[in-house]
Amino acid sequence: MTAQNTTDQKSDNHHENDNVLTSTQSVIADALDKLGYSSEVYELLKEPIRMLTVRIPVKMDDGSTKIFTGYRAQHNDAVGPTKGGVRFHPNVSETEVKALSIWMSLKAGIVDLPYGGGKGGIICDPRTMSFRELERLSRGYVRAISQLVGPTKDIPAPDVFTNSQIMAWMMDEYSRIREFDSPGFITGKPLVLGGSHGRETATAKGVTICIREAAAKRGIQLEGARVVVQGFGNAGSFLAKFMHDAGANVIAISDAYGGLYDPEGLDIDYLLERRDSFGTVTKLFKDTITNQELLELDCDILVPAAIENQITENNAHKIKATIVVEAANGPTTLEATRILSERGILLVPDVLASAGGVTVSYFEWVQNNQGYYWTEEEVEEKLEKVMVKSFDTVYTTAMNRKVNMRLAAYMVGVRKMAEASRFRGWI
Ligand SMILES: NC(=O)C1=CN([C@@H]2O[C@H](COP(=O)(O)OP(=O)(O)OC[C@H]3O[C@@H](n4cnc5c(N)ncnc54)[C@H](O)[C@@H]3O)[C@@H](O)[C@H]2O)C=CC1
Ligand SMILES: O=C(O)CCC(=O)C(=O)O
Repeated sequence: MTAQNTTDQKSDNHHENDNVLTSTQSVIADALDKLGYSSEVYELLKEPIRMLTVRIPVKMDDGSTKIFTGYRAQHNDAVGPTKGGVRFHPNVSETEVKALSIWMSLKAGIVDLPYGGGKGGIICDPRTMSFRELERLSRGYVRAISQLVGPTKDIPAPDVFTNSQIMAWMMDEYSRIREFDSPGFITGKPLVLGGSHGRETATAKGVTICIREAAAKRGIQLEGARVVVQGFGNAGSFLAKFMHDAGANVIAISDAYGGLYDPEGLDIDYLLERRDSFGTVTKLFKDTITNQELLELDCDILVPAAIENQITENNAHKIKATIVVEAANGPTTLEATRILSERGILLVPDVLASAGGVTVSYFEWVQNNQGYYWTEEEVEEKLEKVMVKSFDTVYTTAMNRKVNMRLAAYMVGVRKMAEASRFRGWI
């Protein structure tokens, strides 16, 4: 790739990331307006209250030292400590992390957790790094942000290209710095280190519940429904499995390198066995389709479960699904949301559909705080109740206020932090 191409690609990414922040800000403004809040509330909530940029030196296996850039955004802590995942990805940017932290606040509001939103990220490509380099990077990040985070301040968790092993290293580093064992510093840990049953599958479980509820509203039977899933990592792969187990026909899945399509249905168990820890599986096959082709396939239910800005004004007219359920954060732009809505496609937004992950992260933190652990059945039962109630609240708001589900979800999600900020006398 030429230097010019690299620059173009970077500026495209920045442009898209600007979009995720500005479009989120515009929906927040609409939601606050509909709820009758003043412009001061918007001024407070449009950006994170705290944003930390860190430079992390890491000794690489070849003896060189590489300096990585990382971020931690804390959107609003009026309700309680901030909470949200850490992303390791080449396209991470300050703007993206800010938008992701705002979405975390909205999720916490929708599922009614005692948190505000936070999010972190490091610009890196973990797929090209060794196990030991990743450990050094994870520990370096915690050292760099340790003053700002902690079990009662800001609680990280997994996101794109981070997992329970990375959470374990981060927790260990934090325990060393603070000189006490603090499992509640981070969630998404391995079970033996205070993780919760059901956290690994929680995001997909939450999405599954939203699909079930949305399908019922549209009179779609899950048995035999044609499902397309973009992304085969934590969110996408378990979702494909749960849909398959529910009798749906998962006709296509994808990862960063392409998609697999079979109108008769894919062998999801086989694909689950073969995917790597970064959710890559399509490299094993010759006959693949592109991610763009996958999104436009004829299907009943489409689940973007990878990254931002996948359904845009360029392809929204070509989406053939009846229901789109966003497992990923920010996969549909604002203009595309409008187009899908006008076309009568039911879109269940990210801040509702993907909130199962942070819900079980909250359960993990509660279990760490009380030192008493729940069974998988207990966790699933609690998650089911939270997701069904949240879906119903957002859907009813959308119907009563005659708005699309994204705006309805923002109206539900923003209220708690606005009220908490008001009671504290901040606005
Ligand atoms: N892990 C969690 O608990 C939660 C994740 N999410 C969101 O779900 C989405 C996926 O996250 P995870 O499954 O955790 O990540 P992951 O790292 O486990 O998997 C990411 C998947 O996306 C694919 N991917 C990456 N870049 C892509 C591209 N340019 N085009 C197509 N596919 C691409 C990867 O190949 C992989 O299959 C993200 O938007 C994340 O923020 C949301 C809530 C919670
Ligand atoms: O589990 C958590 O605390 C955060 C999950 C997350 O980052 C997300 O919902 O985007």
